[in-house]
Amino acid sequence: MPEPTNPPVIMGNVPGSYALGVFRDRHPILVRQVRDALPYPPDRLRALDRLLDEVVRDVMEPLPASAHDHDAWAEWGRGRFGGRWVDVPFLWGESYFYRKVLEATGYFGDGPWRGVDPFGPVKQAELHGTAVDDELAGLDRAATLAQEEQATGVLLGSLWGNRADLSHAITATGEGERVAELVVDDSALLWSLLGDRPAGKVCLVADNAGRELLPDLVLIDHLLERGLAAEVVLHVKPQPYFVSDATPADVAAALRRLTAAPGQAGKVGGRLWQAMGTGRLALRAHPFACAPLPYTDMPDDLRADFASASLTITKGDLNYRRLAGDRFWPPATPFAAVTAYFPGPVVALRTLKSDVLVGVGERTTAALDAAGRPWRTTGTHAMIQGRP
Ligand SMILES: O=P(O)(O)OC[C@@]1(O)O[C@H](CO)[C@@H](O)[C@@H]1O
Repeated sequence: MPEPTNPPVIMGNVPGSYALGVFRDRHPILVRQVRDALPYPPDRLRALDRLLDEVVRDVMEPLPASAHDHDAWAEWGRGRFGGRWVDVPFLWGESYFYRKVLEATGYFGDGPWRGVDPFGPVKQAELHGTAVDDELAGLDRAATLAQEEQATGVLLGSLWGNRADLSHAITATGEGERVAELVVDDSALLWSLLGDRPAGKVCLVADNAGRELLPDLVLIDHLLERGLAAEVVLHVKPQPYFVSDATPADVAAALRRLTAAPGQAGKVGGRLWQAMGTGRLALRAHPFACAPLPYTDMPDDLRADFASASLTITKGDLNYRRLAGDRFWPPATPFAAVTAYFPGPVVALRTLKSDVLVGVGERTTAALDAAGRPWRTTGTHAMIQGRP
């Protein structure tokens, strides 16, 4: 398949765009929420106030020279510091924003706030909420279904779990109703990639913790139990990112939540706990997971990991942006062409929360546009999109 010509990168400064709204509206709210979420001391509060001032004045400052990753960001951000936040690529600016939040809260510092997740309170509230009780109880009902329906159920559970994204929720106007008909449905391809060959390694590149990670774990259990995967590598973020992105601590918390639950949920939790102990389920938190770069730039060790998998499943909107490239692709551009660089079969499970879209025919986009309600950035629509 010929390589498509790269269209423009999505920048933060396009008037009226989704990206501009994230910089102008979401980021200041988020800094205020972080400031109020934990009892920070004066020096951390001052640092958070400086960050708020920086994003409101819209002048991007570099990391302090003492930051452990100062040099990497200085290189990635060459020519950008001192300029406006909105004038950088959307993906780059958002990544840097989350890095600056961690700097302000002292996450990497030498003081007592080292390693304290600034988004911990919202993640914990969600994980221990009653909505999760209901969703876990649903697993008992699902266990009575026929095998094929169970498979569809675990896949759709993981897919729609992506709506549980606490960064999107900050500026979303209510949880729009989900549209059951998928914009793209390559689920048959996904099952055939898993079932038509001896079980191998599956990489699942996770997105959000809590209400998304729990159904991801249920999917992983399904793959291991049904012999569709011999082993699973669960990729998470090495540090807090995009509010609710899953870290190793969040995986541990989700497994504890599962094992403490009654019925099927508890059984799933017990099996996965054991799988972690034997290495059939491995955790990986590669630094590249929080880099402001698309997957085309992935380092060799990560490439080798994906290359040795019989399937990589990526979760969520941000992973989709990094997989396809955060660009204004004409929606009909084939998914297989833009992901040809990826070192193995890949399937993306995503609810649509940003402008990146490929592999969707003109008729479909025209019909969705004609329906007269926003669909590309609201999280109401979803897709399962892959290539062998
Ligand atoms: O990766 P996720 O959790 O599905 O979505 C991340 C997200 O909330 O962040 C970006 C905007 O800030 C969008 O890509 C998307 O809405």
